[in-house]
Amino acid sequence: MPADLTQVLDVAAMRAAEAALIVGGTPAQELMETAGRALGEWARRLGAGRPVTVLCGPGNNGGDGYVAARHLSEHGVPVTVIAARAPTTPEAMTARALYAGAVQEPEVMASGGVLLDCLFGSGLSRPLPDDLFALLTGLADRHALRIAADLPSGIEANSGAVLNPGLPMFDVTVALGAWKHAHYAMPAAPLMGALRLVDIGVQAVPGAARILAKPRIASPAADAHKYRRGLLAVLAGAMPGAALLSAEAAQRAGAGYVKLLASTRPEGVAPSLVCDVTDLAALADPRVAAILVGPGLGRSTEAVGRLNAALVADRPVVIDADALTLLKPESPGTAPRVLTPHQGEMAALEAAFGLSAIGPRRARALALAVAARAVVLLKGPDSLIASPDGYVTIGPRASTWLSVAGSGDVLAGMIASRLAVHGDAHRAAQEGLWLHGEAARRCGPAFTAGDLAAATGYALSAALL
Ligand SMILES: NC(=O)C1=CN([C@@H]2O[C@H](COP(=O)(O)OP(=O)(O)OC[C@H]3O[C@@H](n4cnc5c(N)ncnc54)[C@H](O)[C@@H]3O)[C@@H](O)[C@H]2O)[C@@H](O)CC1
Ligand SMILES: Nc1ncnc2c1ncn2[C@@H]1O[C@H](COP(=O)(O)OP(=O)(O)O)[C@@H](O)[C@H]1O
Ligand SMILES: [K+]
Repeated sequence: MPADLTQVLDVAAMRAAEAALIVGGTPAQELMETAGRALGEWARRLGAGRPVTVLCGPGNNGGDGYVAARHLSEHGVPVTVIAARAPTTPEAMTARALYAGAVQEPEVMASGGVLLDCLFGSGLSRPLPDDLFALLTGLADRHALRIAADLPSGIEANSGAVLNPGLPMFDVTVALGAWKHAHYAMPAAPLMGALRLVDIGVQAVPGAARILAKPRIASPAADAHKYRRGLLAVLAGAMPGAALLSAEAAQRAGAGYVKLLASTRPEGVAPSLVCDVTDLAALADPRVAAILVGPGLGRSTEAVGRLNAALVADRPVVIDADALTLLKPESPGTAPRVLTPHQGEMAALEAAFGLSAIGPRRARALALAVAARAVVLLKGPDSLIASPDGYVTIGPRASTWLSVAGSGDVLAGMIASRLAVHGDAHRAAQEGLWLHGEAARRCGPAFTAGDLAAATGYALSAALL
């Protein structure tokens, strides 16, 4: 069976997957051999002839380092191996014994081209002791290129916690076998540099989280008309600018018809955007395929009424921004829902739904998804999507320029547009998150939310079948 390179595993699942490979006939030593050789090859290629210092710890991460060192030596690359601690696992001991070159004591301060950090990987359970922290940071300062084996040492694999403040930044992190949550979670993710993944044959783990893949979006069918492509109702509220931004993005994300619902026509409505001043009465139109409520809604009693009207209409709905602070367990409606909270809105929702707010973000998002019977897109630098049936999708690192006012309104518009096209909440959240990241990439630095909305069509074109 081909390996699964899209899953994101926690340490227990990784160990179980490795155990399954061993039971299936691949000895642990062979797994280490595959991982270590690939690691050595990355160091050789990225080093481009420069010498490599391999810093080895006591566990299997250190074992990978000895294998990498052997591979490098065999290819004529000058290698210095430093054993920070003696190997303790059988495989690491064997790997060290097979390395024919000298192994230096930890006080040796090598310097030069490439540092390969094989001190600790997924087995790190507590902060680095002072001597190892000083060794790692000292070596990092003395090397031009830093590569982490599996994870930078000092990172907790499941949570992405940085266990030692002041860890060095890495240029490349070579994940071994499968992605771990720390590769994508804050605060660890920005320390990793570019991410690469080595295949050691790890098979798909049922129920594992997955990295967001590029969606495959179809052009309108030959017999398409605007209603068949999806009518999206965007509810305007106290501050209509936000809803206008959402509507602009929605118009470019695939829906055939985007209507702004308001009691009076706000200023600044583009000629291409229909503004229905019958307002909430327009929700009775059976052709409304999806609803977006929240951007610029306000938090007044009237806002609660508008949210409830949107929910009573019982169409697939995106609930964003202010509406998230008004949603309650007893709120009406049974249609598919997408909630798009940032950290603050998440806390408000957890309080409203009586949830504990403890644990990693993916667990918190899953708990809310189940309690609110909704797909939850938890936003931030490490956005992720959880659905009530237990699926988690991890967003890849996105442009930090997305941290601009109105960016969330654009995302909500993109998701709502996709929801109007096909009605599948999890898929719409995935497509919207991908389009948001791709539009940002195309916008480059220092864009406005308006630029982002305007780039939606270009992002969509990249995902067309
Ligand atoms: N198990 C397998 O089949 C494979 C494992 N691989 C490698 O194995 C790594 C995981 O190996 P391990 O589970 O041995 O874990 P690590 O090599 O990350 O280190 C764990 C060891 O360090 C000790 N330790 C943990 N925190 C410490 C601290 N703060 N200070 C001092 N000692 C500390 C532990 O007691 C244990 O002895 C992966 O990251 C990957 O690099 C790869 O070779 C692929 C195959
Ligand atoms: N540092 C960052 N890196 C990547 N994406 C970010 C970062 N900060 C925020 N974002 C993204 O930008 C959007 C901000 O949305 P939100 O917080 O609702 O802002 P607003 O209310 O101003 O629209 C979210 O999609 C979030 O994931
Ligand atoms: K490491």
